[in-house]
Amino acid sequence: MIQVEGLTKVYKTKKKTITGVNDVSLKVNQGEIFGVVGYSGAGKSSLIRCVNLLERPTSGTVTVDGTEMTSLSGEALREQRLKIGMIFQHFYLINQKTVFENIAFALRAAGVESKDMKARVEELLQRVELLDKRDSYPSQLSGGQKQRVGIARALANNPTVLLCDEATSALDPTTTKSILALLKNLNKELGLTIMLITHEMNVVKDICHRMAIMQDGKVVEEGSVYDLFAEPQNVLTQEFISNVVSFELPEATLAQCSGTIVKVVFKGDIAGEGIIADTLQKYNVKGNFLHGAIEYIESKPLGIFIMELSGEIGDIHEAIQYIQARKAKVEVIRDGLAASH
Ligand SMILES: Nc1ncnc2c1ncn2[C@@H]1O[C@H](COP(=O)(O)OP(=O)(O)OP(=O)(O)O)[C@@H](O)[C@H]1O
Repeated sequence: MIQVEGLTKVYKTKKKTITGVNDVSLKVNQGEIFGVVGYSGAGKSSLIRCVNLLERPTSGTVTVDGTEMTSLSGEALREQRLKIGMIFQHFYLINQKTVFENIAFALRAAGVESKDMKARVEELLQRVELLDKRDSYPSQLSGGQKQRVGIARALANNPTVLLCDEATSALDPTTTKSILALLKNLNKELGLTIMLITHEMNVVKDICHRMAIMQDGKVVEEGSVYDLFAEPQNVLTQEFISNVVSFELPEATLAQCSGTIVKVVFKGDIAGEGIIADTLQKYNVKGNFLHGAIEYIESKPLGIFIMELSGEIGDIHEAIQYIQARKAKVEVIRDGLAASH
């Protein structure tokens, strides 16, 4: 579990003072995958580096698994930090050492004895499915394979928490998927708590349980990934989500529609129900699907549809109310241009 309270990180350079993180409080629960999203300069790296005190916060506290990291220094901090694994966008492997030696290096630092080394390295390589590359050098590996070595190394000391600093940003979409699947697996099998930072909403959508959106050093919105995808409140959250789930209608399509245009969001189990067909028939309203999809977030369906509703205006309003009463969200994007057809 990671608890951040009132964390501020100020950088002072000769020319100016920059507040990288500005009074952030958040909690990552035990066994959760938590994503922090934001544009470049939002303060994501500063925040995650403050969690294991790679950067010392200017003020505020960080507590990991009950230990207040910010109260530690020297040997006590070093020891506590070993319980927190970290992986990076650019992997940071030692190029002169083989895969085996890169991992053995981390194990040695964690106090593993020579006699146990081979078995332990091989166990870690097995976990990241890279046993066949044990004698290769980093230059002989693909980006995804390098990140697998990074993950094996991060797991060397059996951490309870894994921090991921843009871990898939240098990888192509297919390799990204396979690394995300590996992280999800480690979360499930080892109960590993994972905090990741990314500028890619797809990463969050694929594996995170909860997320926070950062802007100018602050958290502007936080919640379950499902709820934020269903009903984002903050403009920035809406913008990030529209990069992944976008239902913008072409002007030409809009120009051809004279009915009431609505966006309907169905959450959870009701997403699959035939509510729309049922409603349209009941109120004698004609419905025309213009755009939409059912997304699955954490295996839960989230249906988002853009529709044109035509008919008597009173019937349309009643149909909308009927759909809303069944726990779907209906937003009128544009009122009908004519009362009826
Ligand atoms: N060591 C540093 N010295 C001075 N300013 C810094 C330092 N590190 C970060 N900053 C500044 O703090 C702010 C937040 O940067 P940070 O790297 O945490 O953001 P980010 O969201 O991770 O962005 P990116 O994805 O580009 O790394 C930025 O204005 C940045 O210039």
